Amino acid sequence: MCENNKWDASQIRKYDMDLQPIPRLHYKDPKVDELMKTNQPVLLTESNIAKPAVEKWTLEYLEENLGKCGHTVYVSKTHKFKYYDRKKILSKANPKGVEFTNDTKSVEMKVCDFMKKVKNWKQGDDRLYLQQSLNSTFGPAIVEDFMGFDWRYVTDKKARHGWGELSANLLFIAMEGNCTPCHYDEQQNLFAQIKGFKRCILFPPDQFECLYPHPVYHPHDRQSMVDFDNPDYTKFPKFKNVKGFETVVGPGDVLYIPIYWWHHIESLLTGGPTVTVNFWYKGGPSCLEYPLKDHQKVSIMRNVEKMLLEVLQDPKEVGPLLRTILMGRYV
Ligand SMILES: CC1(C)c2ccccc2-c2ccc(C[C@@H](CC(=O)O)C(=O)C(=O)O)cc21
Ligand SMILES: [Zn+2]
Repeated sequence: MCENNKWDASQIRKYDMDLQPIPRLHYKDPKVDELMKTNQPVLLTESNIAKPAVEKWTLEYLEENLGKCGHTVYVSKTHKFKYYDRKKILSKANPKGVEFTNDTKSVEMKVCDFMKKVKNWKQGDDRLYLQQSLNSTFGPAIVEDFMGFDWRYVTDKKARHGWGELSANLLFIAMEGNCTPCHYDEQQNLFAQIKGFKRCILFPPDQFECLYPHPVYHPHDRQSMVDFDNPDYTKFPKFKNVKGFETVVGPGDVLYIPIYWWHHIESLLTGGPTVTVNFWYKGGPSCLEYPLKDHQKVSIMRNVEKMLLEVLQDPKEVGPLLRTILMGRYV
């Protein structure tokens, strides 16, 4: 998997799973549309999607131009940054407000403080991950670079493949070795790598049974319960059969992460901080054509879970009720 020897296998974390390479195609290759049309991942090379950023966004430039306002920085005691939706604590689906542990905190931090901590980081220190939506509160230089993205290309893909509207462009600055554990988003994603290298592991929506997502009412909704660094094959036996795809994205590469596809993304263990800009598009209007697509089944399962939690109120009643429906009748 080593492309143009800009990184080597020693920078990649080792997991025990069957992974095939994600196709790398020139961004103008017509095969790109064949893959996007069927919700298949593809890595686009040589694109100008975020060209001004690839050319100019060094950490110094970003510190200079991201303005003096506070930025959202996530803090973790480990290399893993597992998303945690605080709104789920006291939601209708979790009326008892069952508390959950959360090892990723978020703080407001000035860019200069963030950069200083990144530079002086040593083993044992908390890790940081800056996430910031690219809106106009940035300095004029960033806005100008942003306007220089290849909007014609991404807008053409959005229209051609029936994606919903662009919901966010987020900027991510990670420390080397940071890892975003396996999860899926309900959005189409053009993941533009700006600085540094990230290893991306993707699984199709049909691997749902092997990846054991947290219950929908849990703050870790949409995230796999399996710890890739130390999988519990007793609790998650089907994880042994998981089959995925992987690639390493470098500056100028854009990875299409299809809606509902699981992805685990890690900044290489060495090589310094990484910078990424993503383009999240809402899913388009999906009419129910038969046979249903795998991601549509995931969406249906989510709706069943939400409805049952809403009416049963107690998460502990969901299992017994579903079992009563299934046993001896559907299984
Ligand atoms: C880890 C972090 C900062 C975080 C903390 C708390 C809440 C949300 C998030 C969040 C969401 C998206 C990303 C980018 C990317 C993963 C990657 O590149 O690391 C990804 O998953 C995507 O583009 O869909 C990263 C994060
Ligand atoms: Zn994601």
